[in-house]
Amino acid sequence: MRDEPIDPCARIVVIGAGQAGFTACAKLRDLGHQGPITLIGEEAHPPYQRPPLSKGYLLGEITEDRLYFRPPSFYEERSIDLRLSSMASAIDRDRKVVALADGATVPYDRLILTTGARPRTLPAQIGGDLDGVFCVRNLADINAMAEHFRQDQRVLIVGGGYIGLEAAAVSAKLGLKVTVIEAAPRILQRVACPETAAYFRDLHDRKGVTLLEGAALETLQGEEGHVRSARLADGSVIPVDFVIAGVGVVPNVELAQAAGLSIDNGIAVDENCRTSDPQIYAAGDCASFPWRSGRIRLESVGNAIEQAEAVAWSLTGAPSRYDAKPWFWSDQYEVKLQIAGLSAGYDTVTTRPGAAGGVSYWYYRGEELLAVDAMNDPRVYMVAKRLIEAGRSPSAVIVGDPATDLKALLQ
Ligand SMILES: NC(=O)c1ccc[n+]([C@@H]2O[C@H](COP(=O)([O-])OP(=O)(O)OC[C@H]3O[C@@H](n4cnc5c(N)ncnc54)[C@H](O)[C@@H]3O)[C@@H](O)[C@H]2O)c1
Repeated sequence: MRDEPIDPCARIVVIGAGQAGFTACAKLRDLGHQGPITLIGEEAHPPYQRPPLSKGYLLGEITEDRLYFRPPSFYEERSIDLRLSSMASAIDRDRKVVALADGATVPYDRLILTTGARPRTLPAQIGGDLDGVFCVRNLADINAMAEHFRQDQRVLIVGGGYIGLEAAAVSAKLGLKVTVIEAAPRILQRVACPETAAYFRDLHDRKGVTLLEGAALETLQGEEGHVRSARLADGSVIPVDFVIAGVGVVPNVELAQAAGLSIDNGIAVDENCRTSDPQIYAAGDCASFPWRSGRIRLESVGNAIEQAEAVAWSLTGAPSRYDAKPWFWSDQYEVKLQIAGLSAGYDTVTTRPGAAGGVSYWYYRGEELLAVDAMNDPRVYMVAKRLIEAGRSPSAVIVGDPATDLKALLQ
């Protein structure tokens, strides 16, 4: 299915200046769109990469300006009207106008929603609003917690997903005393198999992190408004200097919802990334799209880039069907985890030992290869990604045999 190309002079407004918003604007110009493009972002910084925030930036290895996708001059050169510190407060679909919180309005011919997601917070009733309780999402979050990253400070990390584990790795590397609590029976339960969880449990254990699974946080207790300890459901009390919550994210759908667009675990879009209003598109963490027989919302850089590019192609009239090819990564200590595909619905996992200490776990549903987690094994990741994208499923026996030349399976 193809969209009709829009008038090359049409006014395009993009709400949300994260990875997806930036990519959509840059790609539209690359594809020759000549009309005005306005990018509205609530933060004061030009659009920047988030993955290094909880790694290189927190470690002090990269400065803020190195996080920017492009320097501020890029937007001027490309005639992208970048409105920073600017909040969209409403969408008037009849008049095709976006209202900003400062009272200004921005008219559009096509609107792109790249509003992203926000961290779930710990409830105030259990002390989530105490000073010294942080989350990991934007530059301000990291800047606020940076002063606590000193040798021997005691950090409690709530949540054993990738955010929590990456924060634990940086904290341990900087010499903090780290405890991770995960409410579910094991870490990474939502996103990975027990084998991958065991791999990272061992890794963190060797680095001196205390990892408590099946550990429910009852309350955070403070003194003079600053968090001092955490009480768990089993009655144990952990003294802390600060807390990082990595307990998932929620999509920012409120603007779309108030404008009457369809919402279904995110802003619902079709295979061309159009919302229920054909003049409005959505991409990235905020958007749920058709996937197999249902619908899915992906929280990843890869999805943000590829979906935003699909929107730009759609708007300029090129083939535009968004065909998601999920991929993810996580860096913890000296381990690079690369993930191809989506493991949801798997029933078996096959282990493939790799060279130089690498290993990969292959997820199958019946005979169908769904996903692969590759630790320090980039070659296996590349082959697995191509196999999955091509819809090919070599047998578990073949991939589990370290003597199998995986590349030959691509022919
Ligand atoms: N490298 C990557 O690909 C990468 C890195 C970071 C984040 N992300 C993505 O960003 C999003 C947010 O990451 P995340 O790790 O916050 O989310 P997540 O949902 O993947 O993990 C949150 C974890 O917190 C646990 N949890 C929830 N409430 C808790 C509580 N009260 N006490 C203890 N544990 C609790 C959950 O059981 C879950 O394991 C995810 O989609 C994640 O996959 C990806």
